[in-house]
Amino acid sequence: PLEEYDDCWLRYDRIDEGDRPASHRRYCQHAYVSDGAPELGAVRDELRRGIGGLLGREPHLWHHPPRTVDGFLAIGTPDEMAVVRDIVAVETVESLADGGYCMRTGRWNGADCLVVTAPTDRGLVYGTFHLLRLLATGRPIDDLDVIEEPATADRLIDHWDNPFRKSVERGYAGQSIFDWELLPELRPRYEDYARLLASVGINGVVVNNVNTQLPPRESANPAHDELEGWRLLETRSLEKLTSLAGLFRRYGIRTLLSVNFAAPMRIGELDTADPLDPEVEAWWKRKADELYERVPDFGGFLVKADSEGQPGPYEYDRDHVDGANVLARALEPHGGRVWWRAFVYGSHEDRAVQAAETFAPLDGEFHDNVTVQIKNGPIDFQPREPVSTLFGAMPETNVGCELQITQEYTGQGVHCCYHVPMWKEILEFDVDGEGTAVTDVLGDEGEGIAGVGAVGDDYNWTGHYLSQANLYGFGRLAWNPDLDAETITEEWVRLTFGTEPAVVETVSDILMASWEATIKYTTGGLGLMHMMDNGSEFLENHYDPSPEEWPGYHGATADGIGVDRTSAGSGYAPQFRDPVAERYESVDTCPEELLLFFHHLPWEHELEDGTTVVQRLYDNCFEGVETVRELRADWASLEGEIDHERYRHTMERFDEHVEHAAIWRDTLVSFFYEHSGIPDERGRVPRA
Ligand SMILES: CO[C@H]1[C@H](O)[C@@H](O)[C@H](O)O[C@@H]1C(=O)O
Repeated sequence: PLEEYDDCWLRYDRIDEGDRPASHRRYCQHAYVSDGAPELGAVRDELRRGIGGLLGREPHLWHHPPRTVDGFLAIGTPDEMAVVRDIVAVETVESLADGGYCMRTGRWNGADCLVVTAPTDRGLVYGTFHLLRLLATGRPIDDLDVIEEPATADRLIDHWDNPFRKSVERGYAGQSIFDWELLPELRPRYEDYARLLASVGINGVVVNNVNTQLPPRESANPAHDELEGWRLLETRSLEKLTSLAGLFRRYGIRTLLSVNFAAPMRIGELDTADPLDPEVEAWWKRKADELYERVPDFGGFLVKADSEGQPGPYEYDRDHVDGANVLARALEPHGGRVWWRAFVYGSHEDRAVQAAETFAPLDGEFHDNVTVQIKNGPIDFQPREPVSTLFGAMPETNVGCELQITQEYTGQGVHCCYHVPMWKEILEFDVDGEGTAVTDVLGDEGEGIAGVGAVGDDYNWTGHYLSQANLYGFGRLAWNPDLDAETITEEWVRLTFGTEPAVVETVSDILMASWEATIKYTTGGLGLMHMMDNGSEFLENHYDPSPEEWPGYHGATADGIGVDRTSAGSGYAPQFRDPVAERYESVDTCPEELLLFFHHLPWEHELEDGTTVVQRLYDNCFEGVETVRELRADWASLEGEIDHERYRHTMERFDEHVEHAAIWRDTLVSFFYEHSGIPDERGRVPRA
């Protein structure tokens, strides 16, 4: 049976004639679109779907500029279309970065013409989605003069999907959308997924989990199915990959693979994967040649090596440079890139300091087609973390920022938690105190932002309808980190729930308040983190509270709480450059929201406003749950304003959210009380 699923923000619901600018019909009922490249087929299809839906009549598609109409769209590159060259200067277009595009209105042969042009076909896809976004949000298009370029070269989605197993590590929305048994046969859902990604400027997708084999710890547990991601490099899997890559190509998206560092042994039957062994080098070269023969625009490899049990160069006393560079040399002739993850820990008492201690000394030694992929923070996608010191420590290396779209630590698709404000805080962080933002560090060729994906084959793709906003927001921010969170939020709400002002305002406010609330009831705020359950089922953990499990992360003792990460402690603060390091080093200048990440303080240490540390932790936990109650009430006020299915589904999630947030609050405040022995000034703790 045909699979059914939600349209997310590409709904193109009809807008009544009276509710939209006249310019929409004047410009968009006729469209002259160049053809040839696969991307242009996608452009035509999207115009039919979008304009057909919004205006109630598909555009008349022309192969020549129409001469008997009042207005028309012209979509193509300057070299293909005279009308484009007449309205936009060729140099303007050719100076744009890959993916960039220009939209401009003008007159042509007595008619109104809206040109969408770009130096590459990929840009035409993005320009078309931008135009449809304007139509769908009811914006006028008569005086358009837009030039858009992506701020980062690579904007990737990393799937933690396990091929053949169909499970998704840290996925909370059903099984993987990718059916590797069925491939090369394509499911319609793949195309709609590619449309969603392209509509927010995503230009790369890693289709499989970085855990390409089960870590030894889990493989010992018979309950765990072996992970088979490593098999995707096998020749028999390449036909499947070729088919998927062909589909994504239509939307300007390059396909990448997570690879197993021991592939030369697992697939190649070599008896070593030593990166300095010439046979291993030759094997990777042959494998790359074979891949590019089938997928000429293959993006490259993502590698998790010597991390959480995945194989790597350490086994041969080699370092990350040796490991990454052998793959890089194999991909280089084909224009491929290695995304080498810096998520390596386990040999330092304080996990936070390890990444910089391991990778900073290797700065400048990686080949140009290697990008060191760095998680935003030093721990692991916690609701709030300081930014990783690595962003300021590898000036001679291409770096990428890894963010988590899926809500592993922020409520796993049951809680409403909008990550965009978190990502803004990370991307705007000043790494050297001289105004160099994280985004500035990511600006060159071969650099970019990767988001750990959140989609699954649930009807709504993301488990929680409001979690769709995280995928949308990730793409928009990766494209333009200067966009403010409010603009992205309102855009998404208008596209997803319509332009009714009360709906736009209420849903936007709910999203924008959710992250701070999550920080408060899952951590108490003040920079504490990582107090989640790790004990239960491998893929279900990290949902419930379990602070006792992590003394090294919160440092709770009878006299106080927090971890000394100053130069007197584990030394994370001095990994930053001054004046950033100095700011974190001192209790007086360390930002309150990260105080207990850098300092171990007495429970009765007085904060700036005179409140003690323990009282602030109690207050935050209670405030967090109170906020969630208000968000639920706000959602309830939308009954009848939003279609019943999404209203009901989200309401049920809010019921669960309030309940579970209270469990977090009660567990944490009891934990703080047990350690401090100090009751809440408002009589709420100890709990009756
Ligand atoms: C893919 O493994 C994940 C693991 O599920 C997760 O708990 C943690 O976030 O980090 C790992 C990583 O980022 O590699």
